[in-house]
Amino acid sequence: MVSIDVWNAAVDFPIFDAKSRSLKKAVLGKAGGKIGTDSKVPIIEALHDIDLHLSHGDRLALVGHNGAGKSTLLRLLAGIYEPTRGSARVVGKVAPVFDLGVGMDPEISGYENIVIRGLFLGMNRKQMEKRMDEIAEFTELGDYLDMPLRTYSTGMRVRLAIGVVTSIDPEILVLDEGIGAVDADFLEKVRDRLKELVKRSGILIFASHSDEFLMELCNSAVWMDKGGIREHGSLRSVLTSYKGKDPFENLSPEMLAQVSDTATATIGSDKAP
Ligand SMILES: Nc1ncnc2c1ncn2[C@@H]1O[C@H](COP(=O)(O)OP(=O)(O)OP(=O)(O)O)[C@@H](O)[C@H]1O
Repeated sequence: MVSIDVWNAAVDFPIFDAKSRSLKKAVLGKAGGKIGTDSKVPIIEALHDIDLHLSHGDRLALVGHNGAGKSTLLRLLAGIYEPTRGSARVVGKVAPVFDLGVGMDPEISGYENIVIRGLFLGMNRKQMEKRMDEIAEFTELGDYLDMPLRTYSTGMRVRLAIGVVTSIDPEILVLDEGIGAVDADFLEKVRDRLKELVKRSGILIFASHSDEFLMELCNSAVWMDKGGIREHGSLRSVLTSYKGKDPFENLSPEMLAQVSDTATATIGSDKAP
């Protein structure tokens, strides 16, 4: 059974090359995290006091302003970063989708890239070969799939990457923002596939600035602020606090029916203090 447990965790980044006073000042002025100044090397405290427990069926949204710590928390929950203090335990195979282009090779064909990208996401060659026709159909890239990736336009690359990412069977799916950045025509197709992908996932953690995507895919949320958890609860209640208004209020009845019931449930679970 998949699970993620984080106990009182912090993640620090020492900035070894911030030697000059002006650079330190610049770091101090701009970063969203808290900067420790007592040691010679400035330290950005990107995360502090993180306590989070996720299990099968959890679909967690991460919201917060730029620099609040969402990406760092995603990496901590994916087991990519070790906590500097506190502890974390991730049980299950993680499919991290931080950058759609990662693992793509411009010199090999679209077909070959489908396999390589799949391997990156924890699948094996056989599993990817089985999915090949279905992915090819979804991307609508036709004969281009035999051509090297460097001959593709940016949009064509995104189609290919999304086709692969949404074809996998992830135990723990960790999604960062970019997946929503496709053209409008293609978006509808992506939406349906994303929903199916999330249904097949054990746990989803999704950092996004798009309410619409979050409402479709998530049932609970964490609001990150200055490296800490400001609020954790149902998606609706957290988005309402974060935005200052209820984003579900003006949804059409059809849309409301589409979003998961749990997204609108009141806080009360022991997981959402
Ligand atoms: N590799 C790193 N080295 C140094 N500082 C970092 C590093 N990664 C993140 N930080 C700092 O940690 C803090 C949190 O950054 P993070 O990228 O997690 O924020 P975010 O909420 O994802 O922001 P955004 O919405 O802009 O992507 C910021 O102050 C950032 O400058």
